[in-house]
Amino acid sequence: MRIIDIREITQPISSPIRNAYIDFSKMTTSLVAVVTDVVRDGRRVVGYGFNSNGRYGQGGLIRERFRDRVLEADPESLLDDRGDNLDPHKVWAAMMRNEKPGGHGERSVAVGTLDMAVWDAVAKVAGQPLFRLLAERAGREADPRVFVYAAGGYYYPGKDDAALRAEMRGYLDRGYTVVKMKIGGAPIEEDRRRIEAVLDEIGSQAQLAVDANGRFDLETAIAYAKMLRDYPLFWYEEAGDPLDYALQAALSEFYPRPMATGENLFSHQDARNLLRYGGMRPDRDWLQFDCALSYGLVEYLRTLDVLAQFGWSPGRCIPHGGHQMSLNIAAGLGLGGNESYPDLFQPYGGFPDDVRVEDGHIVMPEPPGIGFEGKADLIPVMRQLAE
Ligand SMILES: O=C([O-])CC(=O)C(=O)O
Ligand SMILES: [Mg+2]
Repeated sequence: MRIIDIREITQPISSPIRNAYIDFSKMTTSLVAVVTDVVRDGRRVVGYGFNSNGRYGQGGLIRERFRDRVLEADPESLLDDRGDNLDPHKVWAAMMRNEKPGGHGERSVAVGTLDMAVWDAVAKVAGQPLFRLLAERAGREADPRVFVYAAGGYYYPGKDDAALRAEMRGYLDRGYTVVKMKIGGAPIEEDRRRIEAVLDEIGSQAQLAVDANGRFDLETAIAYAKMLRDYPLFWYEEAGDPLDYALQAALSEFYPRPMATGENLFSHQDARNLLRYGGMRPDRDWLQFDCALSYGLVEYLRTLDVLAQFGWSPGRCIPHGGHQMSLNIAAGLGLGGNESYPDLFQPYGGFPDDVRVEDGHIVMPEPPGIGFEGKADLIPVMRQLAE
């Protein structure tokens, strides 16, 4: 078998929302298709992928470097030992030929997007849902039931506490037991008021996580920690700059409850530095590395190895991004769950149409691949690129 084409198109996923750092009015994503010469069930096998929100589409890098390296590689050199399927690790190595280490920039997003499509193709060629293929290769039992939480609570023009409460009520009505809102985009007393409004709305039905999107300097992060510790929060996320490990470490002296970070760390080396220097606590904190932003699952497997070396369980990982790729990794490799954005970033995020959230969990469906074919608003968009 061989890859006969790789296509990319940059699509808008814009919305009027704002977090503490950016607005999403010009947000885009790269949609990619890895076209193979394999036919399964009367249809050509095409793997699809896209990048997570928060980083923009990667058309330039994909078209100028990464696509051609794969297409120019000897097709045999990209196959697994049996020669009947792609080896994602070999495709990854082909993409990363002639790239120096460090300085990850956003090439990790370009590679992560293509890597998603490669794994989708590999699982389709194997005729398995990706999570089962991953579990089998890791010699472990898959658990199709995955914890998911509802992310939202953004700032947007004209949004008052009543609208915020109604949004959170909507998530509870759809079966979620943990909801997340943004902080750090308003003065601290206004954020306290917003938090109290949401806590009042959700009562004992759910827990609340808050996300500062890396906005705070040490002093502000500590001021917020002192305010937030008055409340039984699920987590306090990304208080300071993602690469400021000393800030994260200092914060643990002021905030005994769970914290979360990692969505803007793009390599296993950066993840290792977080565990070395960030003072993260393996008994309560959460790691949010998102493979679609950080060189894909091939790299995420290295990150999981780093976690193991540092005594962290994969169960402490709840990736950022709300995409089905991480759902498969969670179900296949025992992560603690996955983010979801029930009302945002459609049609890319979310679940196949027949999947419901019940008691804060979903059950993975069983079609081969990542599961994009089960989403009626997504698969036609993907098939426009290639089928
Ligand atoms: O607002 C964003 O950039 C998304 C984000 O941080 C999250 O989902 O945790
Ligand atoms: Mg976040």
